[in-house]
Amino acid sequence: MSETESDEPLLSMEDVEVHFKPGGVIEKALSEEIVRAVDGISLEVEEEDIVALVGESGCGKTTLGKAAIGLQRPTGGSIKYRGQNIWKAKDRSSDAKISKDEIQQALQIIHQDPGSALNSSRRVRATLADPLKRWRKELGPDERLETIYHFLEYVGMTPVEDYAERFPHQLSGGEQQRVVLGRALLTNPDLVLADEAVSALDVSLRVEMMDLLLELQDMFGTSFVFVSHDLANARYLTKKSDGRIAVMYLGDIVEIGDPDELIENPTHPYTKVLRWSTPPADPDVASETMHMQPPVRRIDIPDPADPPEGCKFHTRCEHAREVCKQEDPDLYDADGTDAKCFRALDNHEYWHSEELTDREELGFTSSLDEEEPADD
Ligand SMILES: Nc1ncnc2c1ncn2[C@@H]1O[C@H](COP(=O)(O)OP(=O)(O)OP(=O)(O)O)[C@@H](O)[C@H]1O
Repeated sequence: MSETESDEPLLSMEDVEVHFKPGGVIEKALSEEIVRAVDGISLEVEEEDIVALVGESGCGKTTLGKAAIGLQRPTGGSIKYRGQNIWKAKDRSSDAKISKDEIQQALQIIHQDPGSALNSSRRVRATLADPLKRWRKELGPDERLETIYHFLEYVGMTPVEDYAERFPHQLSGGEQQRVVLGRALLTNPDLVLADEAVSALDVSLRVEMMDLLLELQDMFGTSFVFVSHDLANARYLTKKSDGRIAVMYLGDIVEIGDPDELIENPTHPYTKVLRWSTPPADPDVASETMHMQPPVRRIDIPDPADPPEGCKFHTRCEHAREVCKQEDPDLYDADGTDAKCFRALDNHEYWHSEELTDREELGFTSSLDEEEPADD
């Protein structure tokens, strides 16, 4: 962990934007083609915190995660590690109080595919020696090997002497992911981005791996940003760690908060869609929900290079009204979560705004419509 004493949050992101321009396209066309992968997100991650980013493919989870750990330069806003602007440090600005190396050591990543993250011609021992040679130069060969054995034990790979000598192809997928996790933790990081780190594993191994992450969080005090398209995994991990789920849609966080509140009592209509698409553990309930229509007006996701004006979800939202076409909501306090939806506010012109009329044209009938609150 960093030795730096600071009252600042471990990581703070303010109004972060990552806008991509597709390569090779002439300048004139670029303004039309820009993909707003992350579109003005503010988020803090504290010590020993877990934030799970969930949402459909392409909503910006990985880009936000990479921006958080300094692997993706934002096109707008600021990202600070313990109060130090990451990119000022990376650009070796003379007033940076925390160095680029210290930040790099503190912010690590575990990728989805452990097979490609490991060099097939190197033994586990050699793979794990690399970060130690780089970040803990004070260790001699014997101490280094001892540290490697300790970490193999932490990640449940015993007998350690046996696993240390194996090549990646002599390990199962779950064991490979444990080596990747051990390698990330060897630098004693403050924050690890786990990018779909359990998705490639069999269902039974996913829970095992998430339990391991929680154990290691407890042991080392590491924080995690956990990227997942699966709400059930996000819930499992954040519920056990007092963490938060952040639901993303087209480059925005549309709802964030306590996992139980967010899943049992979602405020944002898109969170309801995600919940609908996550099969409940109970098979009886699962078969019931299979016959329900998805709580959306349209299934198709808008083009991220040309997102809708106003609230980006209004083209699919079953509760959308005229005002949602005009104005982009902020994140509002919504009892246990924060939601980027006017419906979180009792007194907003939304409630007097006209409903969008294409609902019937699309043949949609809603099972989730709610009463509007009475005027006080
Ligand atoms: N290097 C890049 N250049 C151009 N566009 C990019 C780049 N990286 C990502 N994008 C685009 O940014 C958007 C967000 O991508 P991102 O990978 O962050 O989403 P995601 O939610 O992690 O998706 P998935 O679950 O499929 O990994 C997508 O439209 C993607 O095509």
